[in-house]
Amino acid sequence: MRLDVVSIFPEYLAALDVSLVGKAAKSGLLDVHLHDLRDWTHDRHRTVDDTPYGGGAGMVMKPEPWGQALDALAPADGPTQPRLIVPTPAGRPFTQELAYELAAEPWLAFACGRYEGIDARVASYAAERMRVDEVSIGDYVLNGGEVAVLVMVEAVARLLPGVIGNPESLAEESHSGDGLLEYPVYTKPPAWRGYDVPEVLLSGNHGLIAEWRHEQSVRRTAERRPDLLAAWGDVLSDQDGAEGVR
Ligand SMILES: CN1CCN(Cc2ccc(Cn3ccc4ccc(-c5n[nH]c(N)c5C#N)cc43)cc2)CC1
Repeated sequence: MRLDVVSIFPEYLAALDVSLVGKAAKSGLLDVHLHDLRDWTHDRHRTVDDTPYGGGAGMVMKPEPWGQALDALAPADGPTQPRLIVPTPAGRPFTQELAYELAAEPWLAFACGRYEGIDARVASYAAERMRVDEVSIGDYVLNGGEVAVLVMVEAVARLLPGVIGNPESLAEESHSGDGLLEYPVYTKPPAWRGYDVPEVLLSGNHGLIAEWRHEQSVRRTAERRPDLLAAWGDVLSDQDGAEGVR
């Protein structure tokens, strides 16, 4: 998978050279290209922003540098086009489902906005020749898109075959597979500062362990994400009458 990231702070994305994503890049599973948007400015001050039409606080990112950056990265007459991801507070939610979808793409490009956002015409221009997704990583406000790109790239890269050591663990994670939060995990020592590992996990009885883990997942989901459990409750009530969640 090729990844292009355009930002006025490309150094912010240096974290992509570290850990799992860094290994994926070094092993050739990811081909990461970072770009400084200011390389596509032509004035002495390398200007990328201007005041918003219609008034309002803050500044808006000018369309010209973005248009030239997109044309340089993915020429209109090129053989293929990337899928363009634009982080924004006004975007569709970034979910595990979308992460899986993006992991199947051969080429992703990320446009990291700053200030109050990118001139809306840039997404329209890009959509003339590539798929554009305006995406939000959560209901809180950041100062720019770089953090969101780090989140999304990590979530996507770990789904690529060969990137994580144990692909089986992907099936048991929160937000994938059964839609429940994952169960608590433990390792040695069996007793630590007055806290013991639950006996069942030391029993070697895999049936009981699986049952305990499922119960823990349901309990955690009910406590922390009842919204997820509502979907599960619907499934259970359909299958088991009005019993709801066991
Ligand atoms: C007049 N209007 C003008 C807009 N503001 C709203 C607003 C717009 C942008 C910014 C800063 N910013 C710039 C680019 C950019 C990309 C992503 C994100 C982002 N934040 N939170 C997420 N989950 C994000 C993601 N993913 C923030 C970004 C701050 C506040 C309201 C008043």
